[in-house]
Amino acid sequence: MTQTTSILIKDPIIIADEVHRNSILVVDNKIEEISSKLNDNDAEVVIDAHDKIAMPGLVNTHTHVAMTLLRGVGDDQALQTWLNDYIWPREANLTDELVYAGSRLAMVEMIKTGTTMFNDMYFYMQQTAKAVEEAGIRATLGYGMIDLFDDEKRKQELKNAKELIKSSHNTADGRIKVAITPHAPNTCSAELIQESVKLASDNNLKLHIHVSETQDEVDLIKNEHGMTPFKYLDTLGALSEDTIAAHGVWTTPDEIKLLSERGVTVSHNPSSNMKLASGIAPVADYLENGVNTTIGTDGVSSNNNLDMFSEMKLTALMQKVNTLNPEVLKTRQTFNMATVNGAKALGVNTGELKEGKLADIVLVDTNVAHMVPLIDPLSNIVYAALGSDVNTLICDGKILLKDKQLTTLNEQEIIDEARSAALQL
Ligand SMILES: CSC[C@H]1O[C@@H](n2cnc3c(O)ncnc32)[C@H](O)[C@@H]1O
Ligand SMILES: [Zn+2]
Repeated sequence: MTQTTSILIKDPIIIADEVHRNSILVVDNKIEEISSKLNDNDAEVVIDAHDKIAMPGLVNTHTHVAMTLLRGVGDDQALQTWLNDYIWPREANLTDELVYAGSRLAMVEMIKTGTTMFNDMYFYMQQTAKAVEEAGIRATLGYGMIDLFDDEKRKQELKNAKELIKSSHNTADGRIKVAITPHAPNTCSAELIQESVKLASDNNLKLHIHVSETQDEVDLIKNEHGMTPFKYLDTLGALSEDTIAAHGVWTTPDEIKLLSERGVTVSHNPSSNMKLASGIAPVADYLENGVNTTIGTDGVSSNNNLDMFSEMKLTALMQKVNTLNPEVLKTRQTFNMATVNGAKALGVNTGELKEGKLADIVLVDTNVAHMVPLIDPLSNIVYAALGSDVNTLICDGKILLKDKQLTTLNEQEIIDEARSAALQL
């Protein structure tokens, strides 16, 4: 890893509260200064960024990164068939080695497309933690618990979650946090969810769960418990400022008010919701009601990539066409969903280019046809940019991508290993 302690990013267009041209000084892992008075002598490394846009690193608030190995598996299916017939039978064959290979492939893809932090739930998570530590990015990682209402299974799942806390919480210089991650209200018993809530609160951790993803899930919970999924989770004490609910597609107006009152974050996953034909989440209503709303890619086999630039654009377009109102999801709101709202959800002091924030910074090329002209740089970032326009990425003050070359990872070796791991799976 590059051992630089100070970096001057010279003259980029900066996407902050205002869009302005200035220089950024990074010292250790923080943004020390943003000003026009900085010069080359102020830092050990100087990056000429006059033809770049500097923006905060993107925050992917719901994914399963090792599912990169399942790219292309189970296209054209609804969620439950996709899980039962395509995904779960393959996941039964996962091993430490396979999860490590899939996670490493995801690190390459995320760094090269501008993601500096992600929120994950999956299996063999110590392997994902190892990949994150080596890559240099940030992550909140949870062992994905499913008990299918079985007592013995519940105890084993909680034991695995506790082991992950011990092995990985606050590791990698604080870049890795652990979260408690029961899979969903229709695959986890009430006891498992309640014990998850307690485990999260005892250890001051986030709680990350799939909720209200499909109409089938809502019907099932209503039949079983006589209420909708978020109301049901509220009776279990699972809704708080530390909760990140993935999907929230079929949320009722009453539930939206409840989420706002409880301070819950919703992670919206537009590609996955469209690909699995789950539905359209009421994102415009979430924002209107002050719900902290963020963006995720979900796993690669329901997306089929980890490019947060395309998720941003899809988020905005989907809401505009759904409401037949072009004024919903203003460009700035969509951008905030993919950056500062995600940082807030995960409780990390990043997501904005401001002095004192952690130095998670992405430099995007502007000297490419689809970024010209640059009338409104923020608009180009949300609607025109592609993940492949990311030129440089800094996370925690370290340069992980420089002129599109990874500095911490051997890209070709990782691709080759992932290819053979996918064949085994
Ligand atoms: C318990 S670890 C995570 C578990 O979730 C599966 N999964 C991936 N995407 C989704 C989704 O959109 N809804 C529900 N479950 C999903 C993943 O394959 C793992 O089994
Ligand atoms: Zn998911």
